[in-house]
Amino acid sequence: MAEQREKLHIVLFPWLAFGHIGPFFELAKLIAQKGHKISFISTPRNIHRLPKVPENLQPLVDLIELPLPRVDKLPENAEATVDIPKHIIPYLKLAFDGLEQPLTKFLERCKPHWIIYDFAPYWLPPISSKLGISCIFFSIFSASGLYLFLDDYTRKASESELNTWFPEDHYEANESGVSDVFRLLRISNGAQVIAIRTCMEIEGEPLKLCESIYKRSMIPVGLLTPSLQFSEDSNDENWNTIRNWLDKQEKGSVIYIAFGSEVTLSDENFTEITMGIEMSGFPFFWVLKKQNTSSVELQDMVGNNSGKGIVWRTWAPQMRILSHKSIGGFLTHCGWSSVIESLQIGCPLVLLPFQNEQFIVARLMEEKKVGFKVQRSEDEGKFTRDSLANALRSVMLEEEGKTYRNQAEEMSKLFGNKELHKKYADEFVDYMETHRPIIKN
Ligand SMILES: C[C@@H]1O[C@H](OP(=O)(O)OP(=O)(O)OC[C@H]2O[C@@H](n3ccc(=O)[nH]c3=O)[C@H](O)[C@@H]2O)[C@H](O)[C@H](O)[C@H]1O
Repeated sequence: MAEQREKLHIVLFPWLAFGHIGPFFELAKLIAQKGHKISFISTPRNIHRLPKVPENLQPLVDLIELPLPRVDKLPENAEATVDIPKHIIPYLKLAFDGLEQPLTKFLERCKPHWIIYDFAPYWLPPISSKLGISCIFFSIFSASGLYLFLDDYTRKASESELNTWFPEDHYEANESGVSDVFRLLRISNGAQVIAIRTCMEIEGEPLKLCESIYKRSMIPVGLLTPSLQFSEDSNDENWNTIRNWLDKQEKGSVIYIAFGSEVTLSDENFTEITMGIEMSGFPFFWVLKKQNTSSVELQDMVGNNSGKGIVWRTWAPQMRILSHKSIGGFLTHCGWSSVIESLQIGCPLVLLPFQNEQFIVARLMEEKKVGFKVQRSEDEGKFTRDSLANALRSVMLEEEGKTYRNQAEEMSKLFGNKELHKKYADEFVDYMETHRPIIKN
């Protein structure tokens, strides 16, 4: 009989963003399902925003709260990118770096076998190696995004589009004291391997490119088919309100509009999107949290539509909404989690990337014909109400949208293949079991 090896103790330490905390939490549950002990570390408010740990996993999953140090310019109670405007994010990174001491004390005390960390804590690899703890960098980005981020930096890309993909603040040391590229290079060099939220069937080639540019083994962990990811998703009062409105709409008639937890629209983009939705004439459900919407256009749009659209101003249960039969398309910023969630249920995409690796995800989705990209001007990279309305019609209208709907349906067999993605996660856990460090007592 195979000897029963001692179960592992694994620490997970995500960056302070919902696009990261969600996938890390999903990975933690998959690891715990194999009987290993998990310490999931974040700040108090983020821990409280996680959904309940399933009953059967609670004995194995410890949610560890490390209070976020105070930093000037970081508002009280701000503990994730969703809580602040984009220009304050460097101060959140500065506060995050202040977790070095308390985290070190925790690691000295509990001596885990592994720590799975994110792109931000550049100071963590030397601490872990001193303590004999093995490190894994878990990239919640797609392999395409992870590859091009470094390739663009090393190649100083000439194409105009690339230069807007990763604005200078990713390369220049910002108010956090170090650039994102510096963080990423330190993190990946300090990791034994790099785990990526993808699979060979979707990104076989980009995974090989990542191995060459990062000079590390890449382990795809699958897409981590998320369940409800955040406590807010279980707010039944909100969901009942939303579902009552969706139930009144025709099947496949509503465009769901959401730009993740970080994008704040410029006044110009906000107006063009508002007018583009109006011109398209489709019923819409628009999640609009970080926006000053005193503008007349929005009031008019919602008013004129006489209930044809909902502008939702707080956290929306995205997974539940996307699964509703009245949703016919998703106008998205192309955040990797949002794209995965949409294609798991076969919902076609209207692609409107704004920053970072979203442009790369948009290109990947265009190649797979599961979505139509909103055209932007060659010179300034701007879109208009006309190009937005045209993109909405290309996906939502019966004839024009047929290809995207059929392809998205086809892709859902891969994106939503729970057995396939669980196999990837199981193989990742097997790697950690067979490559465990010898713990020095
Ligand atoms: C580093 C950065 O992480 C970002 O994450 P962001 O939160 O913007 O987007 P998603 O990855 O879709 O993640 C957003 C997640 O939040 C959920 N959600 C969000 C708002 C809401 O009201 N309700 C919800 O359920 C949504 O379902 C998804 O799971 C982007 O990737 C960006 O490209 C990347 O560089």
